[in-house]
Amino acid sequence: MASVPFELKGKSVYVAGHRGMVGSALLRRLAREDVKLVTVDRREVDLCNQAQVFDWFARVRPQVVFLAAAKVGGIVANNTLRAEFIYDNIAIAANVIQAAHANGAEKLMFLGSSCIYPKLAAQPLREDAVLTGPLEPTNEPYAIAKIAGIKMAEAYRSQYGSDFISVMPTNLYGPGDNYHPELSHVVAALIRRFHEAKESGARSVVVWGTGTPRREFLYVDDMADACVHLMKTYSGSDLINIGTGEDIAIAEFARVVAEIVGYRGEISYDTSRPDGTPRKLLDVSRLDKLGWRATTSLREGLERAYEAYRATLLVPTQA
Ligand SMILES: NC(=O)C1=CN([C@@H]2O[C@H](COP(=O)(O)OP(=O)(O)OC[C@H]3O[C@@H](n4cnc5c(N)ncnc54)[C@H](OP(=O)(O)O)[C@@H]3O)[C@@H](O)[C@H]2O)C=CC1
Ligand SMILES: C[C@H]1O[C@H](OP(=O)(O)OP(=O)(O)OC[C@H]2O[C@@H](n3cnc4c(=O)[nH]c(N)nc43)[C@H](O)[C@@H]2O)[C@@H](O)[C@@H](O)C1=O
Repeated sequence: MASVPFELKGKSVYVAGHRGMVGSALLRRLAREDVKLVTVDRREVDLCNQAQVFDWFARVRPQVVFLAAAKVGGIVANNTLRAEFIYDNIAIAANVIQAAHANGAEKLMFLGSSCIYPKLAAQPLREDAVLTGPLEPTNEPYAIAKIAGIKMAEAYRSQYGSDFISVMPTNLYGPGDNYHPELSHVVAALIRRFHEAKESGARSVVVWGTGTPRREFLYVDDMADACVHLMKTYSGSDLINIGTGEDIAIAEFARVVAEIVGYRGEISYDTSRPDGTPRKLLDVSRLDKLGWRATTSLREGLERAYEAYRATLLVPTQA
């Protein structure tokens, strides 16, 4: 089992999910490290396909793995594509973790989610709250798959001495987000909806649920920086939460997004849409003790995210 500090320098580093929001932020962050970056296109290796994953790992044998590939989406995606969320996420975690072990990877980081904590766990959410109560029903399949990944990393550490660690990110946002009107997370959904309302002159915008749930939001480049920091400085079976330690009610958040986008109309609430977990604020004291803190304020991050969204509108769509 490797120890800390863990040296990344000169190593081959595989980012699984490199085209996604977190994966692409990891590539930006790792470009500042002296490493050999390794990625593979999903058309060549489908991470749900055990044979393809095992074959690719046996050929490439990456020394370090950031497991940032997953089936990901907002509350409605999680609640409706329930079979895909559990199957894909269990398969990806099982295939990549076993292949990394079988091919001698020195270190692996598994990305879980704050959704793994019980729906009504005490706030802020401490890492030891995992498996202490029932999960939020809208994302139970995703959370169960993520808990399976965490338990695999833990089991490989205890049985084989593998240096596999698990981190639990809060709700993330930033460049590379998914702006699908139904399937996205709240940040991307509201940026798009307020922008379209501003452009069309619409007088009212609908926000889902009651507006009372509280969420914590972390800018994705801060997330990537935290992952690299923890890869170098942390080794252990305990989970590590990654967040800002601050949260905001969805109604207030919607007003901040509207202001940044420049939408001045009304905001209404569709209470037929799910609220999900009432509150999901992470206890970040372990992360803090390990020497990392978020540096991008919510307003600054949202401004950058809005800029990134507008840039996507300039890219011609393929016929
Ligand atoms: N976004 C968030 O708010 C949060 C995310 N997380 C976790 O962070 C990680 C990254 O999420 P995020 O970047 O937001 O998600 P994205 O959807 O932006 O990216 C996911 C990536 O995984 C890849 N992928 C999915 N399925 C497969 C597959 N079968 N084979 C190969 N590649 C696959 C996708 O490939 P392609 O682009 O080719 O489809 C994509 O590159 C995930 O583990 C997620 O659970 C945790 C908490 C919050
Ligand atoms: C990160 C985490 O994210 C997911 O959980 P979630 O925190 O519930 O994510 P969300 O971003 O979709 O919603 C946050 C809140 O915002 C409200 N809300 C308002 N208006 C819109 C809206 O327009 N879209 C969405 N999606 N939500 C809206 C919505 O009702 C909810 O109260 C997991 O499934 C899982 O994927 C996961 O890991």
